Amino acid sequence: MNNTYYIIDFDSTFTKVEGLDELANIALAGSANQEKVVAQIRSLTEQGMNGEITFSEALSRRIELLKANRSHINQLVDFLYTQVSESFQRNEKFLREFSDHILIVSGGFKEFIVPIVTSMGLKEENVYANTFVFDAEDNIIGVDQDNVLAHEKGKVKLLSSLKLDGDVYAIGDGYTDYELRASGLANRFYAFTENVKREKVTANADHIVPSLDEFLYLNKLPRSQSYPKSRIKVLLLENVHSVAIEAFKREGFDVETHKGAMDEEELSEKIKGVSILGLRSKTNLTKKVLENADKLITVGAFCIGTNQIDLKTCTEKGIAVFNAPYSNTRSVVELAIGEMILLIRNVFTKSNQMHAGKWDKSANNSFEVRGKKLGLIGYGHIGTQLSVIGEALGMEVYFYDIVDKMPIGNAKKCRSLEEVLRVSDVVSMHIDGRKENTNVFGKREFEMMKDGVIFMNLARGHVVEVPALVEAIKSGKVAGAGVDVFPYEPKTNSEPFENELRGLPNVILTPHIGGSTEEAQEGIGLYVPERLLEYMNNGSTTGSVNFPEVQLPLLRDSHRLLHIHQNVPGILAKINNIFAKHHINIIGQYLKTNETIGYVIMDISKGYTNEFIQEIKDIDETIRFRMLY
Ligand SMILES: NC(=O)c1ccc[n+]([C@@H]2O[C@H](COP(=O)([O-])OP(=O)(O)OC[C@H]3O[C@@H](n4cnc5c(N)ncnc54)[C@H](O)[C@@H]3O)[C@@H](O)[C@H]2O)c1
Ligand SMILES: O=C(O)[C@H](O)COP(=O)(O)O
Repeated sequence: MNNTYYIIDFDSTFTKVEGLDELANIALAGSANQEKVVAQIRSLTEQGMNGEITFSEALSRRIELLKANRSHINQLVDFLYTQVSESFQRNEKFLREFSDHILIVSGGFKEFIVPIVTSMGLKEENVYANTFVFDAEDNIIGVDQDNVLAHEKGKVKLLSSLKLDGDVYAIGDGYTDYELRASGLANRFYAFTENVKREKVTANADHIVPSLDEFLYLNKLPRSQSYPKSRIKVLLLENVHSVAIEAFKREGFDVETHKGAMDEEELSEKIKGVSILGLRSKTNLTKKVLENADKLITVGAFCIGTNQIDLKTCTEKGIAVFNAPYSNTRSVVELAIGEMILLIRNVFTKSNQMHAGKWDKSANNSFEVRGKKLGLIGYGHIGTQLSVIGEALGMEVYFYDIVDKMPIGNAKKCRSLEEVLRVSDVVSMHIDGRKENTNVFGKREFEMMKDGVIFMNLARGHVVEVPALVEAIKSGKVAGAGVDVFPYEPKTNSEPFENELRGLPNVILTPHIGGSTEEAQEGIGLYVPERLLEYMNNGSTTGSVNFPEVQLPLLRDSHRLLHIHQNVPGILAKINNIFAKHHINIIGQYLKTNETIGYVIMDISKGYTNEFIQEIKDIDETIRFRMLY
């Protein structure tokens, strides 16, 4: 144990919130002026924290406004248990191990600080904070004025009286924490910004620490993260759901979000230094972008399709890619069903006429879907779901897939595309967007279809030749079309939409919203970060679209080495020879390969040298090496 003392602030550092603000919230709950008073209290807290008014003034004015009693404090304590800062929760082991040298020094109150910090292993005698004064009815009526912490420069006076023998490092979010450094009593001041960031405080800090992990890393102290996540950059594009952003923030990553997609040039710059990238269908992750991806470890497609990602280059560079293979399936299917019914009934045309003031009540060219033949091109997740619901509506389902697929229900498997096209009243595209599928649907395919067919493309824009579709609509071959995807789609909502399909009758155009429902986006926002975090934290590649899949056991009391290498013979032997040479005992070893790469994972006990690690990294065929503990 070193002879350093760690002085830690409580409000907005140990916990995410300010105790007194929350106490006011509890005490004033339901009262008419709750919002106003809580806002006044918050403002006083801020002014005190920023050093704009004296600490003692901020404190006494807040107590006056509070109107709280002992039972409110009990409620506050229950609440604060749930509000311990994430990085403190993660590092309880450090708190317990160093409890003799950790002092909580706070302008807050022992009544709510002690239960929280002692529950995480700290010592009650090491808590220096104010205490309330109560009246006979247990109402808070003031602050113990004999306590130096109730007064101006209280923390400085307190620390000076402690006469600590050793180095002193102060960690906190407020100006009064910085004053410990300014007074010369603390050797270093670490501005803690996990919960709040105050310009006046960070400007004076020796270090800005976005989490306790960062502090522990800088000082080589025991910690839960081998490398602080606050140093790992996450870039999330295309407005991914807030639950995804939260998932990364909760883990302590440095998260940047961007509403729209980025073009190649912009992303080539932005990608530098990014370790985790999240995108949707409009961001092309090209070879050129990947050449600049100096730190990229993993990519999450917050959608189904991954054709926008150069998977080959990702694999060669050891970047694991994940997607959300079924979170928006149902949403696409519901849109397809809805459009199919509207188109076959000619509702869209009729509605447009009505908007133009024309009343045309007739049954001409309006049909039921019941008894009609639904032709599905591509019988994957979406195709099969549509097959089930189509049948439930009384349709006969025919499908064609390049892979042999089991028909669901009474659906009929066709041996060729032509077979489906010749019989179907409604043709719906559900193939994926791989390069080879570019323009698979053109003039020839439309000619094979029945006259007056309904055609839908909710898959990818480039799989259908748009001019051929336009011609088929104009000639009457296609009586109605639903198109959600286009060869070129605007990158943001402010870019205009240009396409030859605009203005054609009985054509429903939608801005690639097949998967854009609240349910789907939330589902994707939960699913994809789980995969990415599992890979980052544990090495598991379950659900990866380009990596060999391995589901690894949780890491317990061992260090995990992740070695990604070119898939050529003899690599495992090379690795094992290095282990033998250094007498390293392997606790667990897992190897999976695909045609490009091998992924070997080794769990070892903690005693090893840097030379051993270097030799593993130096194996010629190594693409990427990571270590987790
Ligand atoms: N409009 C939207 O918002 C939206 C939402 C989700 C998915 N999509 C698109 O829909 C596609 C399909 O989604 P899914 O979840 O069903 O994918 P999936 O991978 O489960 O199914 C695709 C199926 O198409 C088959 N296929 C590929 N090329 C073919 C071809 N040329 N001819 C016949 N069959 C072919 C595959 O073998 C596979 O069975 C996605 O790849 C994506 O591009 C669009
Ligand atoms: O591949 C998909 O899931 C869809 O095309 C949806 O893409 P989006 O997330 O860009 O809407």
